[in-house]
Amino acid sequence: MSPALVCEDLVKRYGGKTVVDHVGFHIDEGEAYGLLGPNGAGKTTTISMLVGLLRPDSGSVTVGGIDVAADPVAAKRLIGYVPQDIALYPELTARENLRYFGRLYGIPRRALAGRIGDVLAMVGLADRADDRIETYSGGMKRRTNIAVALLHEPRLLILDEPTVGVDPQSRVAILDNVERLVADGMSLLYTSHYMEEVERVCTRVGIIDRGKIMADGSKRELVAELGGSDRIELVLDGDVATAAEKLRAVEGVSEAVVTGTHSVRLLATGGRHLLPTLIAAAAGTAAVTGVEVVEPDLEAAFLHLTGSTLRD
Ligand SMILES: Nc1ncnc2c1ncn2[C@@H]1O[C@H](COP(=O)(O)OP(=O)(O)OP(=O)(O)O)[C@@H](O)[C@H]1O
Repeated sequence: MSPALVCEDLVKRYGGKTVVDHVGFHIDEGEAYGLLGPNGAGKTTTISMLVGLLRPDSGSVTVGGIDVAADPVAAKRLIGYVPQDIALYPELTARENLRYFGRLYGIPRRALAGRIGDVLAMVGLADRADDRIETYSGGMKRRTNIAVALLHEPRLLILDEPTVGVDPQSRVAILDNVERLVADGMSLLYTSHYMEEVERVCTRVGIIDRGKIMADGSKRELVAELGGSDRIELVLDGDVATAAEKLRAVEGVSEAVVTGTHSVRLLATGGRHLLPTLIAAAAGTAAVTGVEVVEPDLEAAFLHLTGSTLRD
């Protein structure tokens, strides 16, 4: 079977600025792929080209073997796309919205009622289906948007930062829904700047920064590239920027970035054994008042690859 998605050498420039810079990756049938990168990394622009909403300056996209540029209608039939912005009629109920979009998709009236029931159940909104959207929380609206995207039974679901701006309860529900869909065989492209979401939902991850895919692989593969470094989070009192420079000079430390007014993130080999040296290096500039040594994770992989933090 053709892969769910293949994109190659995608480039998009605005003015003189290249915001998507030779991006390429593939998603196998039934695979959950995450694009992890900070705000402004180029995730939405990439997705817009994948779903045929934006023409790339160069590069190609196929969905289920269909070239998106050559046959956009056939390609779009295979894609369920949930944009960042809510696209629903607030004065209609969820069921009425679904009926409206179902008719737009050309789903026959007789099949549609059953299909609406199915997608409402998939996103856990069956009991609120006849309430108006304007009475919904942000998270419930997002789940309704996901239901709309599932109506025509796509093979590939594309979610662009689906948990941004939603309440914690809905965030959990959205992640549960997505996990269930993937378990049932849906192919998934999931973008986020939340490492823990991508880590939970996706089996393979592309790390994107400044328009470029810096690395692509399973979490284990990405973390292996760190060569045994730990992530060390320090809480500091004093001149944090100067302290970060001094800490970067310590042997065993490969990265040091300021993550807040009192915090610095390090990548270092040696873990806990290095702590007395770190405290001594910062002394005189800043006092170390808190320490956390974290197992290598995607946050550390991101820092290793880009020299910056995910939430920049
Ligand atoms: N129409 C446009 N004209 C000019 N610049 C744009 C346009 N669309 C996006 N950009 C720029 O391209 C870069 C990538 O934006 P994009 O929205 O793709 O990033 P993102 O990773 O999805 O981040 P976010 O999650 O904040 O949307 C940003 O610097 C943005 O300002």
